[in-house]
Amino acid sequence: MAGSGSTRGLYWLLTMELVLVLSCLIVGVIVGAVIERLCRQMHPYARVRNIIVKLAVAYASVTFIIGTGPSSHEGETDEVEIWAILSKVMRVLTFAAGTIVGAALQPVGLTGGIATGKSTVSKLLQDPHSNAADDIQTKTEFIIIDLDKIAHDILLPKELVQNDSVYDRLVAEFGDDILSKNEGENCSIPTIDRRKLGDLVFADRQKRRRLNSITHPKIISIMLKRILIEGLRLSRPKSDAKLRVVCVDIPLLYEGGLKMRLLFGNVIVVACNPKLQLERLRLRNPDLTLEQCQQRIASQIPIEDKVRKAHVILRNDGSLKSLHHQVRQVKIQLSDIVAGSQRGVELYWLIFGFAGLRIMHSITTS
Ligand SMILES: CC(C)(COP(=O)(O)OP(=O)(O)OC[C@H]1O[C@@H](n2cnc3c(N)ncnc32)[C@H](O)[C@@H]1O)[C@@H](O)C(=O)NCCC(=O)NCCS
Ligand SMILES: Nc1ncnc2c1ncn2[C@@H]1O[C@H](COP(=O)(O)OP(=O)(O)OP(=O)(O)O)[C@@H](O)[C@H]1O
Repeated sequence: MAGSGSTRGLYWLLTMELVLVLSCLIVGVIVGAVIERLCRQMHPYARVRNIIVKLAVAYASVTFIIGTGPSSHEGETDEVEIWAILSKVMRVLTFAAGTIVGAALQPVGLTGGIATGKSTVSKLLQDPHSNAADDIQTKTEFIIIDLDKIAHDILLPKELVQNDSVYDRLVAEFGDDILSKNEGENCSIPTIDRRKLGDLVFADRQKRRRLNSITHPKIISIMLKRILIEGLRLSRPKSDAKLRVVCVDIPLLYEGGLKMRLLFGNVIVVACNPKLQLERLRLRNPDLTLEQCQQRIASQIPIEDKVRKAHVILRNDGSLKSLHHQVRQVKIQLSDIVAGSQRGVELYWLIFGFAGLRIMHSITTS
């Protein structure tokens, strides 16, 4: 009986420890994201202020983490003391890892109306030749995550994209009418014809809602994974760039509600006047009728409402040259924002530093 009591006690202790460690991870993600966001919103190059804020947060977090949970007391066995130290180290490590993840979750949103010029801006952002001859800017790499591309990929059958596919659910929802007559290029199953699906959903709000409810959760989870991979620089061999700005080309950012607005600390809206928008859409998609073009524009929040909520506005009413010039200015602005925060001392290194000192201190004084 005594044995089962002590085993139960051990399980209880381990469960509590696991809960504490997980809580540290979650709180770390939130703290990392909030502090990074705060530092980015300070004036560019506010390095000293960034360092002070990060020092204060790191010190307060370490003091709090070290002060909670099991601790050793005078006269306790060596095992209990080691357990208490290990437990503190684990909590500090998961908290610091959380802050790294939170700090990496800082994408810039690129949005606008249909055919206002988001893809054109994406290309200019990525193109190093469109950089001004400015020291910091030329050392900044702009990574674009294109949600239209992700939306197209998930329509493919699961034979091609495995778990990411929503093919079966869409065929079950909308029937075989959305399939192409020809079989897919790389697979023997007929693919979803985006033209047919588009005609169906842009003409009917309920059907569009059903399409969104199937596709959007998948698109968002792929987007979050990609933001983390790019933010943590896990994606490709290191480039020469010192700074990295991860931009998400996300047409429906404001339609996505509060959670999307919380995720994107900086939002660029590409806008043009509605007449030009319709003209460009008709020119780019000559296969669509005037009515279909109008339906597609009407399916989104009006562009001027998006402009009112934007942090940065790109007015694409003029020539491509004028757009190019504006994008250059935006690149400098974004590089400055990221430089002001990323060049400050990193929060997680401070956490490791403080934690090491505090743990050493508690070992030497016990
Ligand atoms: C309806 C589909 C099949 C039409 O494909 P098509 O190749 O004709 O258009 P494409 O995907 O290139 O989209 C063009 C533009 O339409 C607009 N748009 C696309 N889907 C939607 C939607 N559900 N609601 C409002 N606007 C939309 C966006 O501005 C987009 O940039 C496709 O857009 C789709 O699967 N949409 C649902 C997923 C989605 O919301 N995608 C937008 C990015 S999150
Ligand atoms: N300043 C400009 N002058 C002339 N044509 C332009 C200009 N900007 C964009 N275009 C053209 O307008 C069309 C729409 O642009 P683009 O594809 O970049 O829009 P988008 O916002 O990405 O569209 P979607 O919402 O459908 O993804 C394209 O054919 C593009 O070449």
